[in-house]
Amino acid sequence: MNSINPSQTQAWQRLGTLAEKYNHLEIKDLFKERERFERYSLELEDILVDFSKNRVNDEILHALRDLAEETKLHSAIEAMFTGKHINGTENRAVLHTALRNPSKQSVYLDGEDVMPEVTAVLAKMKSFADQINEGKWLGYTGKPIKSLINIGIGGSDLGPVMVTEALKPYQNPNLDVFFVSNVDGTHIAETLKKVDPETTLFFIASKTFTTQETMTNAHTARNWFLENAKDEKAVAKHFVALSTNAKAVEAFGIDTQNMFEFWDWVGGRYSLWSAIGLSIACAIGFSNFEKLLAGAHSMDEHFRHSQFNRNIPVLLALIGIWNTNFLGATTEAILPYDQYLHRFAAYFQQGNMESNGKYVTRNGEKVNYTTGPVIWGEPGTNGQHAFYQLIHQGTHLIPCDFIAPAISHNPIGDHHQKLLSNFFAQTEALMNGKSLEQVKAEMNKAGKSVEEIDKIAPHRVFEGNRPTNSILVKKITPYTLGQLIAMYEHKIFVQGVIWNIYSFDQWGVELGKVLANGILPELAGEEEVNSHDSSTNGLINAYKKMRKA
Ligand SMILES: O=P(O)(O)OC[C@H]1O[C@H](O)[C@@H](O)[C@@H](O)[C@@H]1O
Repeated sequence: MNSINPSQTQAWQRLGTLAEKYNHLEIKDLFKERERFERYSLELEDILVDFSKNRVNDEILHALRDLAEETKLHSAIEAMFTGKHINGTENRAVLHTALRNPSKQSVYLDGEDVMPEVTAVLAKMKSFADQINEGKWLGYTGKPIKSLINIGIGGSDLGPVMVTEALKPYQNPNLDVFFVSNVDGTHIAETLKKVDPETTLFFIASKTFTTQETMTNAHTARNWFLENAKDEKAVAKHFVALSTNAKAVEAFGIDTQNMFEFWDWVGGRYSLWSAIGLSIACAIGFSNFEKLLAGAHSMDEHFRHSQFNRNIPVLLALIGIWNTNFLGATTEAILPYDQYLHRFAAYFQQGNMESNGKYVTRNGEKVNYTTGPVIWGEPGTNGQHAFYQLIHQGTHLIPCDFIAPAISHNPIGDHHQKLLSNFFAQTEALMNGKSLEQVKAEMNKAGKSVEEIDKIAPHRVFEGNRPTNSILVKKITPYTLGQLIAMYEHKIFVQGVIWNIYSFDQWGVELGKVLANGILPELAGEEEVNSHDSSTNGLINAYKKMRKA
């Protein structure tokens, strides 16, 4: 991919000028144009994305699209879909889109079609998931599997957790699904209390099969299992590996027959579509997993072929860049009004922050503009009673994505209408705010004294003009969830292209891994440690004293 400094483009200069010119732009005033909602919202099948409540007008959107052109977004999209090595620091292609390519049309990587391998692993996953679901895969005492435990971390955990939680209504009721990620022994200990070794299947999910946390948990699980089964041969019926590293899988003692492979061109945080998704496929059944893939594919097609002014991920990315680089936002909230999506923000915290949390350009220089925002969020309405105060009246500008399904999986009484009334009310309130005059009039009507009005009214004023996107989905199904995930993936990709950074490596995570491995041996024994700064030495030595008690 080319290295183009976005801040040197004409469009960037123009956007800077527009930011000054429209310094006082009020979103609510933009709605004087009656067609704004129609013009500033897009639909793809059962998903409606309304981006009209942003501080943007046609001139700004035009300049943002020019920025995409000047930074060669078109050719970057094609480079990704056609297997070019766009992950420059690891010299790898980025082809998660090939994992969800139902037409099986060839996708070439260095002259070789990857689709036959993709199709073969999918067939193996199907056969395995079917056996689990039909109760035909039997444990070492001949009983069908009842509990699935995925052991993985980061991209080998967050995707499977998020999707199985989001698609709980589709889950096989005869199966319990657990996820163990933390190296804290509590995580695996508490999980193992809930399961029976005779009916438990472990997925050891790790792209590299070397990650400390996952390997430690996997060994503990294996020991626990063997204490009960007392037969090494039984391991084959209870442990499968999801990995790119066949040698390490074999060394761990998992038969490569029980290994589900993926490839270095699948980034960890983009891997739920690959063999890493086997726990999902088992939990919700393979045909639902296929629908998830099909939904993602529909978004891939939309993204690859739609013009930028009708392209959902491109527009979300461009508006994000406007908010970040021209309005000064440093964070974005993802707020799903759906309890099943309670891990959605956490999932895209990794997706976004590990991808675009970079300050070095593709040229190896330090950027002179802001890159990836801090991503966070919780489901509505819980968030409303926790942190929305700051979104409404704090000093930070926090652009928010509100996501809600029109149809609930649990239509009990008027719960869903109440939930959605909050969803609609929040974006309206964030836009409109409440002026001092309005507050005073209200208080006056309520019979408050002039004194009280003067004292309290300023605290009840909302500036408003807070930007939001609303994403309304007919229903959260495997298909629409696939679309939503791919939509955010491509938004992240577009922003990485424009920010001129490498979105598919994660060197920042590597440092911590190395440092922890260095300290581990020093924690053994009673000897005082002196090899670090006085704070680190002091902490380690205090820990050694404390643990004696
Ligand atoms: O699947 P693995 O190899 O165990 O890696 C797990 C995680 O490790 C690191 O934190 C990063 O590299 C993540 O991107 C990755 O998802």
